[in-house]
Parts: sequence; C-alpha cells; structure tokens
Amino acid sequence: MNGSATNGTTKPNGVRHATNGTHARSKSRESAEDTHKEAPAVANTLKRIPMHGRKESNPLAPPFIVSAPGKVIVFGEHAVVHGKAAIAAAISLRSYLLVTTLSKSKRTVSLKFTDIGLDHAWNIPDLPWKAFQHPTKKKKYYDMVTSLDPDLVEAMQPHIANVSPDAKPEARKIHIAAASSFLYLFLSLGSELSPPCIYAMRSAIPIAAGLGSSASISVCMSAALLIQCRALSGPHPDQISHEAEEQLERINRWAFVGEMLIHGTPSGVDNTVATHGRAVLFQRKDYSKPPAVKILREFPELPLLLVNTRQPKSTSAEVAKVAALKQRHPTVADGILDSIDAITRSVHEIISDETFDPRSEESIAHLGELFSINHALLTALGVSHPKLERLRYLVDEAGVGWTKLTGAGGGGCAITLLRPTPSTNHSTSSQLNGEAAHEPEDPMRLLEQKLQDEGFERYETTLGGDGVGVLYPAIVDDVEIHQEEFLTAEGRQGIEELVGAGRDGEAWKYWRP
Ligand SMILES: Nc1ncnc2c1ncn2[C@@H]1O[C@H](COP(=O)(O)OP(=O)(O)OP(=O)(O)O)[C@@H](O)[C@H]1O
Ligand SMILES: C[C@@](O)(CCO)CC(=O)[O-]
Repeated sequence: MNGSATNGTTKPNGVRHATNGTHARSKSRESAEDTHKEAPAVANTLKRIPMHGRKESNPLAPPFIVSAPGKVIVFGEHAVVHGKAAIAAAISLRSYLLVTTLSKSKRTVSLKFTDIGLDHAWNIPDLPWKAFQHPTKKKKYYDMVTSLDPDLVEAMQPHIANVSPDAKPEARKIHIAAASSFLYLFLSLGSELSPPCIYAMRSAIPIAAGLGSSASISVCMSAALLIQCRALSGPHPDQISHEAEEQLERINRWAFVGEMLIHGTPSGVDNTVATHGRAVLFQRKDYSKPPAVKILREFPELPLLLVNTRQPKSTSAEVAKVAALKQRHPTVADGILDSIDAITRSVHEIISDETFDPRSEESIAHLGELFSINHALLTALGVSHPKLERLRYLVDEAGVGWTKLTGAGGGGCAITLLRPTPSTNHSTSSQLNGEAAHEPEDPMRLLEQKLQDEGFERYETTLGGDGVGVLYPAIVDDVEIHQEEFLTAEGRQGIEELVGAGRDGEAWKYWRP
C-alpha cells in the first residue's frame, strides 16, 4: 500500500510535495517549464537538430517520462515465431522510463532499473562509438534493422562485462539482458556528444511472466532515445493519422532491436502491440521485411481472468524448445503450428463479424473451445508447465471458463475466458415462501480462494488500451516528478499515482493514428 496515496485532502502529489519544501519544488517546476518553451523536443513537428548542435548556453532538457503497456497474446504464441498469425492485446499494466538530463560537466550515462536491482553507469567517451559510427555500420534513426550486427555486439562486450560483476548469476543474466538492450540502442541512436543522462525504469509488469515486460521496456527505451535525438514529431492531439503512424513505426523498429538483445529471435508481436496499444493481428513471414500488422481497434471486451503461476520462465529457452522439436519432428510440429494458425484466423473472423456479441453465452462458448484447443496444442509443443496445468485444472473444476497459457509458457501466466454468468435470480420461490436462503457457493469466489491458497496471483487489467505515451516534461498537477520519489514509489499503485497514469486528456500524450 502506498502511503502517499491515502493522504487525503487534496491531490496526492500536491500533498506529498507540500511537506517536502515548496520553494525547491516550484523552482524546479519553473525551470522545467522554461526549458520546455525553449526546447519542445516532442511538442511540434520538428526540424531535426543534432543533439550536439545545441548551444553551450542552452538550458538542460527537462526530465520526461515515456510509458508503454505490457500485453497478452490471446492466440498464436510460438506459432508466430514460425511465420504464423497471432492476436495480441495491450494490457493496463505498464512500464515507465524517467529520463533526467545532467549538467554537461558529467559525462556519464546511467541506468537505474530498480525493479531488477540494476544500477550502472558508463563513461560516455569510453563507449565504442568508433565501431557504431563506422560508415559501413552506422544506422540511421529511420532504418529498419532486422538483425543484430555481431561485430557491434562484440564491440559492446567489454562495456557489458563490467555490469553488476558481483550479482548472483541469475540476477546478473537479467541485468545484462536489460543493459545490453539499452546500450545497443544508445550507441545506435546517440553519439559521443549525447547529453549525460540518468534513465530510471519502473514497471508494473511482472518480469518473465509472459506479459511482455521486455517488449514494454524496449519500447520505452526506443521512444526515449528517439525523442532525445529529435527523430519524433508529436504526439499531439491534432497530428494527422499517417504522421502518427510513422512515429509509432519508428519507435517499433528500434524496440524490436532492443527485444533482439533480450530474447534472441523475437517475432516482433510483443513490441508491436506495446507500441501501438489496442490489439493487433500480426504475422511475420519473412524476417527481412516488415511484418503484416492489422490494428484491431474494435477488439471486443472479452471477460478475461489473468493469473500468474509465479513460475519464472525464460522466453528464449521456450522458443528454443519449439525450434528443437520442429527439427526433430518437422512434419508433426508443422501440423501443430498450422492448426494454431487456423485457430487465430478463425478467431479473427469470429470477432470481426458484427453479429459477435461478447455477452452471448453461445459466442463465448465457441471462442472458449478455441482457447482450450490452442492451449492443448501449446502443451503438445512442450511449452506448458505442471503449474499451468494445475491452474487449468482448478479453473476447469470450477467450471467458470476456458484456459490457455499466454506468452512463452514454461510457467508465467494463463488467461481464462470467463463463461458469462446468467443473471442470478435472488427471489427464488423458496425465498418468496419465507424459507431460509441457502445461496449456492459462488464458484468464482471459491476458485479465487483456491488460487490464492496455492500461491497463484491474479491481476486486474483491461485489454486494448493506449500504446506508447509521453509525459513531457515530467510534471503532474503542476509538480515535477523527482527521480528519487519515482524510484521509491511503492508498488503498482504508488508508481501509477505518482505519474498520473490513466488520466487521459491531461499531461500524458499518445500517438493515436
Ligand atoms: N522492470 C524492468 N526493469 C528492467 N529490466 C526489465 C524489466 N522488465 C523486464 N526487464 C528485462 O526483460 C527481461 C524479461 O524478458 P522475458 O522475455 O524473459 O520476459 P517477458 O518479456 O516478461 O515475457 P514474454 O516475452 O513471454 O512476454 C528481464 O530479464 C530483464 O532483462
Ligand atoms: C513465445 C512468443 O511467441 C511470445 C512471447 O510473448 C515469442 C515471440 O513471439 O517473440
């Protein structure tokens, strides 16, 4: 529970700050606003100015925050890695990246990714700029990069080798994945003259649970670095549709590069839905070309239960398992992947039909069967886990819906499509006759209790929200968000309240083609 959230009489941020020294606060606010007038990095359609083109006397860019959602894959995980279609939807759990520019006397770039315990700084001049800026290697901010350059990955290694040297091996792996992802993007989009900065990450998305935490942070890093090199215009409410689409595409391309550093061989569906939000029908047949993406703006409000087995898993290990099975049993594995593809296409047809009614028992039951079949096929591919099977068993036993794993499997989360409950008629004949009411136990309540007893965790979320968003400058309710409070905000509630999440029409802006 976040202490500041319950503080009561006025807006939470105002209350918190009033006890912290009003003078200092309003000063930092003024400087942020002034700077914003001088250097509207994202507010207008910009002439591109190289970061290093700024005059010595220019004020510091204000702190700003970018945010991106996690996702659930509703149908088609794993098959999508092998060129088949998938449907994924954004969830309301999000990551937030606060970027603070330091004075020019510092020459460091720092990561403070406190969710994973990573705190690392590099000296900007020491980084392998020569390798990344070499004319045969240098990428433009608008390029489409579909594979990592092994020479550049190699050039980064001495700078990755000194990340968290004393951490335990498991934690270190996590740190190295996140740090490599950032550094490759920083070296690709920045220059030796990039401003010294602190990049502070907080996320409400559980890590390695199949909800796209890595894609969400990759989208944040890509968007922040593109904003800093002034390669984005907007977001602003009257931005024309195709221009907004172009910005999202630019962010998505570099987020895919970030994902490659974490996953190895991502299909790109996770970063695509984390960038665009809503829901997407996604297919990448040829990795050297852009994927086919259809944004599903009218994605139905499906009644879903989202549960985490809390069994950690590695996406790259699960993806490798399927690749190995495909090598050993090509015909059988291809048959399974084709069946998953057929399910995804059939679902797309069903939900696109205007007669589809997510409140109808019949429609949901039809879709529910496809949930169960998709899960069975994923189990056949070897990516389920005893905890996922136990979860599915408990939901089946309660008779409340149809369950499938979501994301990479091997643990992580499952989604259940809930059976619509017939409206309960409380005035039964026995009650009307004055007999004692013996309410049958609510199966959903019983299930929730069992899930809790067995250590499963349920998430409250809605599907289909906004994609990447920007709070520039990092000011909510006229108060600048400070790095320290950002890093120490308690849990999901604490961070969401601090950044003013979900308060559309205010400071947060989104590209909405
Ligand atoms: N809040 C965070 N802060 C820093 N790094 C993070 C954070 N969340 C995720 N990561 C990085 O992403 C990695 C997790 O990626 P992984 O693909 O295994 O899981 P996922 O993205 O949650 O699941 P899936 O790909 O199945 O949806 C972590 O090891 C870490 O490097
Ligand atoms: C397992 C997978 O299909 C989904 C992970 O969320 C991998 C990918 O698409 O990159």
